[in-house]
Amino acid sequence: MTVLLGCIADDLTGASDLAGELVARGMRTMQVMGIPNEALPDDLDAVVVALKSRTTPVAEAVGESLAALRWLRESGCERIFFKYCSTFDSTPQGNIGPVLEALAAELGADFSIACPAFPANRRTVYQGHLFVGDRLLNESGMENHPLTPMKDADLVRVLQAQITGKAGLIPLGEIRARSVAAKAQALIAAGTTVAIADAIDDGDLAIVGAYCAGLPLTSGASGLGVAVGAALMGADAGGAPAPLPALGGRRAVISGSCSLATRRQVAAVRERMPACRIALDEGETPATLIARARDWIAAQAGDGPILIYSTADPAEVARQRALDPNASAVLEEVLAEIAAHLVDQGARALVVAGGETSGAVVQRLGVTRLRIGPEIDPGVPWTIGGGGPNDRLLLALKSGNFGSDDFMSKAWEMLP
Ligand SMILES: Nc1ncnc2c1ncn2[C@@H]1O[C@H](COP(=O)(O)OP(=O)(O)O)[C@@H](O)[C@H]1O
Ligand SMILES: O=C(O)[C@@H](O)C(=O)COP(=O)(O)O
Repeated sequence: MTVLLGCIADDLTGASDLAGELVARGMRTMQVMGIPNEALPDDLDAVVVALKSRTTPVAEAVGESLAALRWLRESGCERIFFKYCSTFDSTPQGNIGPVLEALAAELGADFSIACPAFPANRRTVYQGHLFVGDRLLNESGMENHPLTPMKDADLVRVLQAQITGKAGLIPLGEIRARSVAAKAQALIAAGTTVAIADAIDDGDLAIVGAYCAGLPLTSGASGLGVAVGAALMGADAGGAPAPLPALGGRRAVISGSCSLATRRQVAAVRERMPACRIALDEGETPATLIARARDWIAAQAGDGPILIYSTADPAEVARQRALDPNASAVLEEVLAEIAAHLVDQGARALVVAGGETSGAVVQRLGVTRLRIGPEIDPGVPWTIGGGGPNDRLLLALKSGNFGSDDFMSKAWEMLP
């Protein structure tokens, strides 16, 4: 079997973002959680392996990514795309740089392109600097991220600090002059191993993607992933989003993202949807929080949707982390446990906000693969979760900073 594009995503919402974008452009794509036990269908154009490796220790992230790479190659994938966040979420230790270098070494790839631009969500790269809308990355709210605060928008500098090789830049002028290959050759001659590519619109990404389609390894956000996919597919794209089944049951939003877009979305529904706030206040333990949430859920009449959230502003996040330095990991586990309880009680459709939060929830639910349905907003499809004990769940796994302000009510309007 030959699969055109094998993708490794460093978090779950990033994986469904990429898978959704590939499907929206006609590529027959399946998303799997880690390395699956079962064989793949033989009619796929792309496979996306979702890991939870964005913030794990470097050695763990590298090991899991290499295992995913080996499985993708055994499964017949010809080109590899490493998907990370369009806001380049990482720490000075990684994990983007070390994972990229490990994948490159395994593939024998001496040079690769890295570009987190995703114009549909207003992530653009110019002179190697990442913008979120009209703000530089380090003034976009991402400087306050609980796990990966991004305090520098200069991606060549950020990447250089994470790799042992040499980072370089393919500036916009070279891309628009269609001299990507020549510039890449010059960079390679100067010892560059990874080049950040500028890109402001999808046309720029298409030019970069056409070049990358000839390389064993490329990395970036879903904008470039789709561009590489399109270059590999040519005109053959004939896939379509999976239709959503009518599953009934309770509907719930679980929100653990503290990103600006999610905070706006939670604020928009908090007064209109029954809402339960989860906070690690003094004296609270995971057990007390879960017990209170269960009681609250039991008291809610009808099928919802209901909202359960730990989403908070930076001051509140800092307060909870002062009480418990492990607050973020604890809250992921608490929300995952509440999600499992909801499903036990008959919930069949969940919107989950936050990449790490989604990873924790999906792991806890035992979902092993996702079929990709229609897109709610750019980068956020409805999906049909399967495998494990909870076969057939509707899941919308929302990246923290994606989605319009009315996302949390709009998502439900798409369900049959
Ligand atoms: N009130 C809070 N205080 C501290 N950490 C929190 C709080 N609420 C959520 N978190 C943590 O913040 C992190 C948010 O990351 P994530 O779920 O990936 O969201 P995003 O997609 O916005 O990055 C998670 O680890 C989550 O548990
Ligand atoms: O590329 C993106 O921005 C997303 O796909 C993504 O990876 C976001 O991650 P979270 O904000 O942690 O959900």
